Amino acid sequence: MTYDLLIKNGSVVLRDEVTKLDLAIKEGRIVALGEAIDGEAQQVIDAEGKTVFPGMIDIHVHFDDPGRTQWEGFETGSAMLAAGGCTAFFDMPLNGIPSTVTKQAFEDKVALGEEKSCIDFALWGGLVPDHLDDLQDLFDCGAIGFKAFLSPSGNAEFKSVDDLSLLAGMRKIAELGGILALHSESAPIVTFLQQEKLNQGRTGFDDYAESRPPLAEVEAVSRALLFAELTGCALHFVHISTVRAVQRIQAAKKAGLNVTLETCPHYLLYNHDDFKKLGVVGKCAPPLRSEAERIGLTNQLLQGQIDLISSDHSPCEWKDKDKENLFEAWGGISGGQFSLLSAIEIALDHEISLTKVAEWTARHPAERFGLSARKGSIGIGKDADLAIVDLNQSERVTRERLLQRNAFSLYEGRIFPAKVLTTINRGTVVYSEGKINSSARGRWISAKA
Ligand SMILES: NC(=O)NC(NC(N)=O)C(=O)[O-]
Ligand SMILES: [Zn+2]
Ligand SMILES: [Zn+2]
Repeated sequence: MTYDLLIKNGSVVLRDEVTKLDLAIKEGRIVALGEAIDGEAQQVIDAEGKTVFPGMIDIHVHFDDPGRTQWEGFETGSAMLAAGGCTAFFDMPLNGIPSTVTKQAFEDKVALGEEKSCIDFALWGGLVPDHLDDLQDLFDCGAIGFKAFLSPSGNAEFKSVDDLSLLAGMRKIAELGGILALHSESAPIVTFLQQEKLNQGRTGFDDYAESRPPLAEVEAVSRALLFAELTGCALHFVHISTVRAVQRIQAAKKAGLNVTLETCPHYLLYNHDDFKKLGVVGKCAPPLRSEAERIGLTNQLLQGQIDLISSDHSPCEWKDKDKENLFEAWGGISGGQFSLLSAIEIALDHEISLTKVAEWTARHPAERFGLSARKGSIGIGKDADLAIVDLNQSERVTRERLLQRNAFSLYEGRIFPAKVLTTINRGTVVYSEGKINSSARGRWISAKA
């Protein structure tokens, strides 16, 4: 047989082991996996000494397209992810204009993504108070899940849910058999503490962090879990940042609730002191936490209590970040290019198997969102979505290396202990040696497919 692509001699990250194998690819799929594959191929990549991961599926990014492409957009956003070893992403329903809360907005966004994204993608639909009647349509369109905010989103166009609309939304999503992703910080706690700080004229780094304490996350998570028990709605908690919230979610899972959680690299690699040192590039919600919390969360990840890692890449222009008053600066980390490298750094630091990296970044995301027949792992018949990584080279993050629209990042200056060399989406080389293949096009992934 003549293959389209043959990847030889790489250390391949499988489900339970990392082993030296050749990979043969035809028509976008892996068709053979073995110790020495013979045969013609249109293209051969020698991956001797390199590690082949399943491409990361980043289930949480904000690409702001259409409407705020000065912040990001599908083109730069997907290129940035591809440079980081991602082969698929799920775009959040807010920060673009309009928000993805209607059938029309959803369909328009699918068309834009197919035109501009260089890797595969799925779309979240929004659960907001004035669009409860659109949930059915969004589900029918193929939304990968729904997203709601329990506290103000920082974006006037995307309203947070009050308890009544949350319950009604959960009831409907349970009936549809969908998944609801929640930004879980308590609106009353955050609003109350923020007002206290503003009344005192206190707007610095400590003040911002103190206005969103761990308890705000714990309260919101606890309430949502009780609502899920009441309604039977499946939940996914995004960007969880505290040990106590992980414990509550795990307890609910043990009790039989259909619930998962993610954390993000910034909560695992940075703390509140880094926020003060590095400045407003580290502003996010929930905020970067204490060192004790960071260590605790990392231990929970290593113990298998955190299902997956996402970037929560939420960019903006520098002028939106550049504020003296920390409450006025845009909340969001621009770091989507470095999630896979962050996960690799954590695995190497703690001397655990690289199979764990693949579990956090690819297999669990695919399993949770029903994509594992085609994506999330390396095996015969699967889409050839791959990241070839060199563990013998480091990656120093400089502005010139950033492919996102606005070149500033919390990760600037960091040295990762590995480097992404090549990213392959359904058999097509999308990124190699610092360059994007500008003719590569991703496909929209419908939840219904
Ligand atoms: N409007 C946002 O994009 N917010 C995001 N901002 C963060 N995390 O700081 C988020 O995911 O909540
Ligand atoms: Zn959020
Ligand atoms: Zn987000």
